[in-house]
Amino acid sequence: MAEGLFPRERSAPAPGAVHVPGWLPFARQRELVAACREFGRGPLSYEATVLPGGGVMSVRSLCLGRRWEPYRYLGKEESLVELPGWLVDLGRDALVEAYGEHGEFAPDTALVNFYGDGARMGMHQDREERSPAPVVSLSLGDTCVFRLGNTEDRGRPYTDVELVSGDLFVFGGPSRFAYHGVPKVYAGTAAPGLGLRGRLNITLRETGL
Ligand SMILES: O=C(O)CCC(=O)C(=O)O
Ligand SMILES: [Fe+2]
Repeated sequence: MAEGLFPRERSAPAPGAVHVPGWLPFARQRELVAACREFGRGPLSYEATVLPGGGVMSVRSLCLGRRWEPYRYLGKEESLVELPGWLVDLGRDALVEAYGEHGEFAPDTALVNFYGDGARMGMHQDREERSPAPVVSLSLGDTCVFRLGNTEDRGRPYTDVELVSGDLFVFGGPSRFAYHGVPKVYAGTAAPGLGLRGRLNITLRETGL
């Protein structure tokens, strides 16, 4: 298929996983980029997470609402910034788009990841949450390869999906605890008018804690 000639189709790469290309209009993407920039001006900042083994993640992240550190959520009282209501609403709209209903989705945390030059994310499960609610993922900026794996281990079978700015990806149901990661970001692919160099990803989650 000639890339870019045909519209990218909505797909369900695994049971419970839905990819909606171009879900966010460009103006909304710009607003989200601006909001993510504001989130990082304090009291939060985008920081590389240090893993218990001493490794440092190449992605820089911040948490709105409940804060996550490897591998647990901190208490409610340690949240530095409230998860904005408009982001909760956007998460619900995302689930209505993906599944036809939001099922009373009540996210209490958003992890915002910034992928600068060379950043990527290894295969992992999002498993510190105690709620079975789906994870809603929004992508902004550079295109990446998102790898959706199986629930057993980091290896095959997996499906690679290109996530472009404005794409929605939801993983719930049987895919909720699937391993996933971002092996590649295509530097410099963000639209010039977006106001972002690099890639931002927002995941909304319900911790159930
Ligand atoms: O950047 C992405 O698309 C995925 C991020 C992710 O898996 C996470 O934050 O747990
Ligand atoms: Fe994840």
